[in-house]
Amino acid sequence: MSESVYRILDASLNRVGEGLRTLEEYARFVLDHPAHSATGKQLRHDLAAAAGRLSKVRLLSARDTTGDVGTTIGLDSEASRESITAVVHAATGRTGQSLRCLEEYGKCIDVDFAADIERLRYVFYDWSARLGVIAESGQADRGASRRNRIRDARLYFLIDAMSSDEALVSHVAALADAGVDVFQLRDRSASDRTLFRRSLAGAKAAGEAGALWVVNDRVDIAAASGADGVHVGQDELPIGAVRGVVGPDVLIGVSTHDVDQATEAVRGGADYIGCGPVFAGRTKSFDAYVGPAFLSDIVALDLDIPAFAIGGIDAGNVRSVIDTGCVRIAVTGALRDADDPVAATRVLKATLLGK
Ligand SMILES: Cc1ncc(COP(=O)(O)OP(=O)(O)O)c(N)n1
Ligand SMILES: Cc1nc(C(=O)O)sc1CCOP(=O)(O)O
Ligand SMILES: [Mg+2]
Repeated sequence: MSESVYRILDASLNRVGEGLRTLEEYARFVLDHPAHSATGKQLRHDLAAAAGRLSKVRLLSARDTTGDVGTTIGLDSEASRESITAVVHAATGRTGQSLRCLEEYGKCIDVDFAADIERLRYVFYDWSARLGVIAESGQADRGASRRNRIRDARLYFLIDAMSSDEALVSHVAALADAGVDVFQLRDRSASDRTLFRRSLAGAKAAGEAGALWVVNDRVDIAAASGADGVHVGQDELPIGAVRGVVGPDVLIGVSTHDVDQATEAVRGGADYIGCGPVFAGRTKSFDAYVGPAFLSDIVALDLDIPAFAIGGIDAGNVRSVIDTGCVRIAVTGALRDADDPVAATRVLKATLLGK
């Protein structure tokens, strides 16, 4: 009996490994989603750890691929896949079934192995359901495109609500044309109604100009106005709660002030981080400044998501930021207070691009 059980376990372990890898590649290369990719990787590691409880020799000696009657039974539905979504569904089904096989037959050999697989199966169900929802909703492209664009971004501008929709729209168009890649609506004094209207108008103007539109703090206004992203600080809603409101394809940015906060933001599923305050500026005052040394630490971490240096950065000190290896900045005063914001944008962008 145990020879046959080892044969089943060997085949199922291989099937689960392949299925997890198929789904992980979807999270990594289709969705560009760091947190979902990390979960896939973790599941593969957990599978290997659970398999380590079984005798490798017995597993391998039970393997008999040429004598396996199942290898010659092929279904027409498996010969081709009509879409990436179909690949995701097939891999999810196969992996879930094989995990159940591992758990049930594993109980005949090692109860701790079976218990490990049961835990893994629950994490898998949650993860694959989330991937399935993204695939089914057709949102993969939107989320992936936004993640690609924030990765390519260099210059991020925190803009206030300005005096009218028209003023905001023409400023966004001019600065996007000059090189701003991402706009963040940040205005503590505007009413909710004004923020909502400006965000609707700003998101449209930014989108038409090929830039991203992010809303500061206000998850509700970001969701209601169709923003590309929302930015939250350490004292605001945690990433999981924000994700629950905005869904899978809206970018979540998180402010970080030390290395622990940065790694925690990546682990929690942030799409980018702000790192500061680097220098003293005119927009917001702080008790302490992290300086370029913090940026060097962030660069050394080689995070999976882009990091934007923020705080008092302007044309006069941007080179000391770039010297750390950090080539993305977020600014307010450098463009808001410039005599010629378009010219200031061009100078900053050219410097970031090494021109
Ligand atoms: C890109 C970026 N980085 C950091 C911040 C600061 O966010 P937070 O700490 O929540 O402070 P407020 O901006 O809300 O005052 C940011 N907004 N954007
Ligand atoms: C809003 C904000 N947050 C920061 C942080 O470090 O978290 S620094 C900052 C101010 C950014 O404006 P300026 O470029 O004018 O200094
Ligand atoms: Mg905030």
